[in-house]
Amino acid sequence: MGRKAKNKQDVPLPIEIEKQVGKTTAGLRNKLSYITHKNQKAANNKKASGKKTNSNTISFVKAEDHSPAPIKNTVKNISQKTHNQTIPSNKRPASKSSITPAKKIKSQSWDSDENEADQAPVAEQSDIDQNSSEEEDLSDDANDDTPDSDKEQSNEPADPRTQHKKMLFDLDSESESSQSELDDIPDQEEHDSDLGSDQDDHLEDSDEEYDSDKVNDSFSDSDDGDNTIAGLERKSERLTKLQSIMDEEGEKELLESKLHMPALQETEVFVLPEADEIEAEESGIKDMKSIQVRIQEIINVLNNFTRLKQSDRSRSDYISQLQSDLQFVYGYNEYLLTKLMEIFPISELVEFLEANESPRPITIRVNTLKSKRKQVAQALIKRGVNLDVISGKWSKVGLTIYESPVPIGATPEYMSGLYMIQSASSFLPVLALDPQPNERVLDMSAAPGGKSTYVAALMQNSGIVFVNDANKDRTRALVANIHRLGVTNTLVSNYDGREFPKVMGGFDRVLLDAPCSGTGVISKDPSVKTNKSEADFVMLTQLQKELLIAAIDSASASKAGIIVYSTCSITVDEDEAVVNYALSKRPNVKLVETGIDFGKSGFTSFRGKHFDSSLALTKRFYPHTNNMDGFFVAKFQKVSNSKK
Ligand SMILES: C[S@@+](CC[C@H](N)C(=O)[O-])C[C@H]1O[C@@H](n2cnc3c(N)ncnc32)[C@H](O)[C@@H]1O
Repeated sequence: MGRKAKNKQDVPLPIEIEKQVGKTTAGLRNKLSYITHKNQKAANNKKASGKKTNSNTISFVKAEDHSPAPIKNTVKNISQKTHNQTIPSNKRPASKSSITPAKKIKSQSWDSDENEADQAPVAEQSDIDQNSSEEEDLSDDANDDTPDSDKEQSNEPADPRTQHKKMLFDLDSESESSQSELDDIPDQEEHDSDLGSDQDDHLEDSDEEYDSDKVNDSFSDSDDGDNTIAGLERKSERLTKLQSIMDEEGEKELLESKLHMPALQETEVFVLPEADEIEAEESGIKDMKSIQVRIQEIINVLNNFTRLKQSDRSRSDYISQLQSDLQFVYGYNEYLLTKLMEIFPISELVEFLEANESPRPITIRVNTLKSKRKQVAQALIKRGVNLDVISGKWSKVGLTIYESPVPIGATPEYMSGLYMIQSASSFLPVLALDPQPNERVLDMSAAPGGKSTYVAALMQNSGIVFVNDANKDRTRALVANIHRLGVTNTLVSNYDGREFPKVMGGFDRVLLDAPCSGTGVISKDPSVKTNKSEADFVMLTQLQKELLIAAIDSASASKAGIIVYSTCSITVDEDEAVVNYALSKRPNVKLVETGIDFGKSGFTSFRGKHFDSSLALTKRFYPHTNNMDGFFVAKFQKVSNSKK
């Protein structure tokens, strides 16, 4: 697993944070079990003397009444969360926490208010009725869904990177399971009851972890003498009081430990494992948690390379170990992980991988052909749905669904076409396309129709939208959605998009939401991690290039036609490289601004390849920065008919 040597290290690793938290609370936990143990002993003594006792019952019911989160439970949950970080997606529940490089954890974790916006309050009925700013968000804005950068300070959606710190330290949220944890204690005590005085000694020693005169006051040995029901009740009350004191102290200490992480601490420096150690590891059972710790250690070394590297090791030694560990922890094949490592700096890569382990928020698009956002929101809230307007204010028709007691794809509102379940990032190509009423628009690969029906809505069912898809089966879903949403300005076709220019042309706007590898939607389809080979990428990128050329050729030059190319993939091969290819093959188009004022600019160079500088106008969206599916959007305008 890598040996350790003593050294100075200035960056606390998450594992050390866990240790600190654990240390802070260990004494409290021991104290609690010591008290329970004593209480149990008293009850047993009573039992042995033939008198009825209900000390445990009284004591635990009281604890529930006062509802403090038991420290034992808190500790357990912190370590579970940390452990969850180490379990691959297929073996664990969706995790919101992240393996974040030590530096990031340090800078993000101590500022407790930082991500309040991310924990957006869920809209209640009263919010919509009474809150004026909410009123504005849910106002009659149906057809005005273009981003308005002048009005907004920032349209940037919530950054999920700020969310994990709350997960690491939000102890309050753990209180739910407090009673079940309390219920466990008597059993444990029974098992422990054969422990003799050594155990007591150990527990007494552990008191040194915290100073509690109050504890001694409450639990002097003389307490054991009064084992009448009234006496036990009094004791139980004191236990409850004690527990809340410990909670308070624990929380205070936790807070202090968060705020006063030492800048420099004596820790052990990481040493890369030797080849024989790796061999032994490969042939045995790998320990997920140790490998996750090693990932963090390597990232830490890479971030402080000159100071922390071993003299006989190169950067590539660390990187290749890191790659192998990331593949193991997150379950990607080598080919895809290599591709991703080329896109992101190491720390950001881990954020991206971690974001793929949890789902993005469910979002719906209100169908403005039939309703308004405010009405749909109110109807769903009446059904008990917790929702809010899409964060970032860049959409006026989107709602985020936090919780729903009913399947969101089976409500009467859904059935009657008032909304479409649609990922937030899939709104973006349509916003970039910016279709206008009475235009002639082509959606070249349209099924199942999320974007086509949005296009139709923005055109208010006027003009005509040719909705095409090469896959006949998928056009059935497309047709069903068109009917459900009350779209009446579409014509469905079933061509290979590459043939479309031979069928017809002269479109005002063409949308090519291309078939792709899906590397932006891994949280929805984790099979992408392993089922894409180099051959798939070669085949896909060829198809994408041909489709984009056909899309460009289908647009009208005389009307300065617009072409939007989008994918739900973040690989440069499928995005910038395809766009750059089209620019080189079709000088009659130029890239223009997408009109979306968040997301990252596309690459203008990548691994030694230089793209046209206008690629900076394209946009990339990532799950870890935008809390939406990964997406790429490029917007072209046709400037002449000449293909040369
Ligand atoms: C990313 S999906 C489109 C999603 C759709 N735009 C939406 O928003 O619901 C890509 C689509 O491309 C279609 N497709 C694949 N090859 C095609 C081709 N040669 N011509 C046209 N469509 C194709 C697939 O059947 C698939 O439905």
